[in-house]
Amino acid sequence: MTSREDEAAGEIRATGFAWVRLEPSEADLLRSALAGGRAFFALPESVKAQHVSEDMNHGYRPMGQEYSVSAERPDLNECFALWSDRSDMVPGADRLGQLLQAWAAYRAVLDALVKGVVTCLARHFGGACAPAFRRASYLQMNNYCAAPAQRDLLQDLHEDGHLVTVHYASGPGLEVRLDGRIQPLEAAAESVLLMPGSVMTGLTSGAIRPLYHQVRDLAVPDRVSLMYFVNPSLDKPVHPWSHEPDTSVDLRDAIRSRPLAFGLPHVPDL
Ligand SMILES: O=C(O)CCC(=O)C(=O)O
Ligand SMILES: [Fe+2]
Repeated sequence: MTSREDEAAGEIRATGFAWVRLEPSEADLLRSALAGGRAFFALPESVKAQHVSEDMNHGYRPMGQEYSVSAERPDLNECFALWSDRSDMVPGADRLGQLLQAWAAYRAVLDALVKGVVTCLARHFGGACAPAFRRASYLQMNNYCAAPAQRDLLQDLHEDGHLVTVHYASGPGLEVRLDGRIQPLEAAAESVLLMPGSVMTGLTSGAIRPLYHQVRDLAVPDRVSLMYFVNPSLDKPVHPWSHEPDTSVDLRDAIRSRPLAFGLPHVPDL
């Protein structure tokens, strides 16, 4: 474990979230991942539509399907998603080589970071080790559009429903709920934000609460965000961390079905 990961785990326990500063080489990989995503979103709608999967879980997802609270208020962004290393699930992947390679390289950075931080947390709470997570986790980039006059939020208040989200945004707008108060979170330079979700709450038997957040429309031009949504793999039971494991609790059904609350399909069994 590096001290960076140890510190982040401690911050999550103390404050409910953590900033992690990227090394310069890691920040370069983040920039390439963002550039690949921006180039994709700049393509004509008819080209982007060639990269929509039948279940809308892989590749491009036009704005309108995904929501944070209710289907009448969709998130005001389009998305691109890559589950695990399964670029083969993205229709037309052979035409997206640069984007997918850049994302694989950035994901390798985040895999190591998440593994370190989650291992520290698991040990603290009495778990033997962190669960495997790559196969049930995905990178998603959001590209926001201008909000209509009646919407002041680009995404309504929600928690992501995963174990942890590694978040980066190109501009301000993210607000979090801390001690019942909504407050903007100023991004630290070249840093990513670690936000626990309700799967973390399940694994820690309630000790770490999900971080609720929303995105305010501050009219930031070309705002994008890139998230790594991390779920424990679903091939083995997922029991809460504890010195005396309670094997009667298996969090997998909750993990699998959580995306339905956002208008999305189940977490795929890859
Ligand atoms: O765009 C952002 O800053 C956050 C996006 C987000 O919370 C999400 O997609 O779940
Ligand atoms: Fe979110």
